[in-house]
Amino acid sequence: MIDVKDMTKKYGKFVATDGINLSVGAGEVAVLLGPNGAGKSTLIKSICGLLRFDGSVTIDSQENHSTAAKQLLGYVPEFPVLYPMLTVAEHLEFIAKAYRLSTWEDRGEELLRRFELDDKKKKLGKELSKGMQQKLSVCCALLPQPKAIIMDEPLVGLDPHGIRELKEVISELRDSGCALLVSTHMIESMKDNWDVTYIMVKGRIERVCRRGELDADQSLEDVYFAITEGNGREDAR
Ligand SMILES: Nc1ncnc2c1ncn2[C@@H]1O[C@H](COP(=O)(O)OP(=O)(O)OP(=O)(O)O)[C@@H](O)[C@H]1O
Repeated sequence: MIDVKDMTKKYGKFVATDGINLSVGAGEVAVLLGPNGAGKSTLIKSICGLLRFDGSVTIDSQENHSTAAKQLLGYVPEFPVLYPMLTVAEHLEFIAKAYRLSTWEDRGEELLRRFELDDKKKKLGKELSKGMQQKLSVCCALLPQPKAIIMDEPLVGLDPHGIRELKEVISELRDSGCALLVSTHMIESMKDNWDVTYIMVKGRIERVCRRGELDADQSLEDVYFAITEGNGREDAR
């Protein structure tokens, strides 16, 4: 569903992503890990069509800059981008109009309820707390029922209810056949919810790890630290 081939993104002479290959299938959760500055957000913004790059990205075989691809893709950015003078309810209405959704009200209501924003419908974007902004950003991304969703650090700033709800939503989306790519530093919080993990270091994918490849007593954290710091109990592969 999400296919990245040989993606290189340079900022001037600095190579931020270097020949990245990555794919996320329908009904799969891919986790993207890596230290600060590894290139995760650059990769994500490139996939979402926000940056120019060398290589190719397709969403369900559609070139990522095409309208068809954009209709299929939901994006939760690292920092919520809201309209300060639109209310919570108006944000959903705006998304519904942009995506030409015909029936969305019940779904919108349900999303707001799940993320405890149903009593904040009249609050303006600029009046929301950081966590509320993050929750609304998630609701906006999910409203069009995208086939592929990319989330950049979606758990940051969420309260425990929001974290639990988002983890459940991720699991439900996977069960419904959605492809999800989730970047996070909170490895523990994704431990029940991943199929494949890409570990990025200095612009390259240093390790692709499928859940079934881990030993019974081995955690994703072990693999992460082995790759990023050369310790933990991961055999050199
Ligand atoms: N607009 C930009 N211009 C120049 N360099 C940039 C720009 N954006 C990012 N970089 C550089 O590219 C590298 C990758 O940054 P990126 O934000 O993709 O990392 P990240 O893995 O998402 O980091 P973090 O975990 O801290 O969010 C860093 O060295 C960063 O300084």
